[in-house]
Amino acid sequence: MTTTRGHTLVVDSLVVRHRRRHALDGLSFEAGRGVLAVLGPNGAGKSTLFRVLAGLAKRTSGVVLFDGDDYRDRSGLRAVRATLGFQPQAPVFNTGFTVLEAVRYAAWLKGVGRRESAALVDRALGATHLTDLASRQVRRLSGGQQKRTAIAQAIVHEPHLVVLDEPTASLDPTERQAVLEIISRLGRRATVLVSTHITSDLAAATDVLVLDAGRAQFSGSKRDFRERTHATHATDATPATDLDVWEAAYAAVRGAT
Ligand SMILES: Nc1ncnc2c1ncn2[C@@H]1O[C@H](COP(=O)(O)OP(=O)(O)OP(=O)(O)O)[C@@H](O)[C@H]1O
Repeated sequence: MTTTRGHTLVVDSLVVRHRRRHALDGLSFEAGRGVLAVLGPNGAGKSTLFRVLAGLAKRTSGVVLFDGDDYRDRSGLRAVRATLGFQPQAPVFNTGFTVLEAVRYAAWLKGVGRRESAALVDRALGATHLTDLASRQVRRLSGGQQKRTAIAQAIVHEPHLVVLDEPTASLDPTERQAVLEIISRLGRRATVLVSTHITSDLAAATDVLVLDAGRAQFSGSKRDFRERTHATHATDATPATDLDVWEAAYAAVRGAT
């Protein structure tokens, strides 16, 4: 679906088993430059997928490639790690740090040299609208500002693969909108995966993956996802908002299996 857009992620027949339980059960999809919204209920396997992509969780079987680098090879994994940005579901901060120190520290962890660090940190703070808060301690920030700090940490080394686990969870509508705009802009230069329970987050997406019980119920462009509503809306005379359409598509996709 997206292989022509560069920075290609290929996931093929991915299985992650915890004892007898399958967190991922033969998952296959592709993603390229843009924003892939990974939608699914609690326990669908979103965090497990993201932890595999971040190199933090073990695959039981299956293939993961990013720009041809294979996660099964030590050198492949090393290459992906260098160009990967990950925001975990519950980011861990040294809350005594200022925002500037937190982002600078993330750059250092990613091996960014002292010479480039200042410019990259400035750019990450700008991209996440944190420049004015740079000297504020992380512990004094709102939830939304902390989420943006975590995103700034994830993108400071300008990764080509960006994995954001529920970046909009528990944000108020204004902060949610701000984070969606940041994500949308990131998708112009990187392959960005964003997990969510909320269909309104599709505003920032170019592509959609619907997960349930560790399998893909839908994988394709947002336009193709919208097409899934046609049957549902044949009897619906009132024009639907984007959100209505996405909700209907999600219901149609989930009812289809
Ligand atoms: N370390 C683990 N040990 C045992 N089972 C696990 C482990 N991690 C995940 N699971 C199970 O795998 C399944 C997928 O979990 P996962 O956290 O990936 O789902 P999720 O879609 O991210 O859910 P949520 O939206 O609640 O974060 C669940 O049934 C979960 O209980």
